[in-house]
Amino acid sequence: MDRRLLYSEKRIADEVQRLAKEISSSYAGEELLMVVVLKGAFFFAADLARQVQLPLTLDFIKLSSYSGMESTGRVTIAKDLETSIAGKHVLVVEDIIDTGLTLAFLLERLWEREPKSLKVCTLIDKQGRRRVEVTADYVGIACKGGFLVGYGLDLDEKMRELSQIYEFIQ
Ligand SMILES: O=P(O)(O)OC[C@H]1O[C@H](OP(=O)(O)OP(=O)(O)O)[C@H](O)[C@@H]1O
Ligand code: HPA
Ligand SMILES: [Mg+2]
Repeated sequence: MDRRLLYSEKRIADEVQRLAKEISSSYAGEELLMVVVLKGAFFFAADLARQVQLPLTLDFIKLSSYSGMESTGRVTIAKDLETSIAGKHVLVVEDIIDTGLTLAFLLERLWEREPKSLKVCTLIDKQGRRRVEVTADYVGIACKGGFLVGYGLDLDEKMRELSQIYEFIQ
């Protein structure tokens, strides 16, 4: 078991800053509700929210589907949102889109709740691994593959606390 550094603290901070600027200018003059997908996105969302120059509200949904390095294909809601999203500008904040199964599941459920708009921001996009077609509106880093850990990303709940992102090597 080993790991290889992929994205440094500096690279992550630069991407967060760029995304915050893009989001701030796209929604200028509006209020934004950030829907943070727990647990993975919590570090990213905390850093992003503090740099977005907009009036924000934050809510959290806890979804999970991974066992080890594989998606089980079954997404479960362990904790739902506490606020209504109807009529609001909603931005889903994800740490990673991989097979796309989590995001597809989430977007389907959120559209039913009739937001004014619904967009997605992800720090990492593993575009080549999709099992369903979903796209993010704001992407930090496009990544080819490998299993990533750190900055919220876990392997069986471990290594989320690392401040940089690594490829996990078995
Ligand atoms: O595109 P996918 O293949 O669905 O993978 C992406 C999802 O998988 C991870 O969540 P996980 O189920 O591991 O829960 P966690 O956030 O609590 O780690 C990650 O945080 C994304 O939400
Ligand atoms: O590469 C990954 N690392 C951690 N969690 C994940 N969930 C989907 N892909 C990944
Ligand atoms: Mg996980």
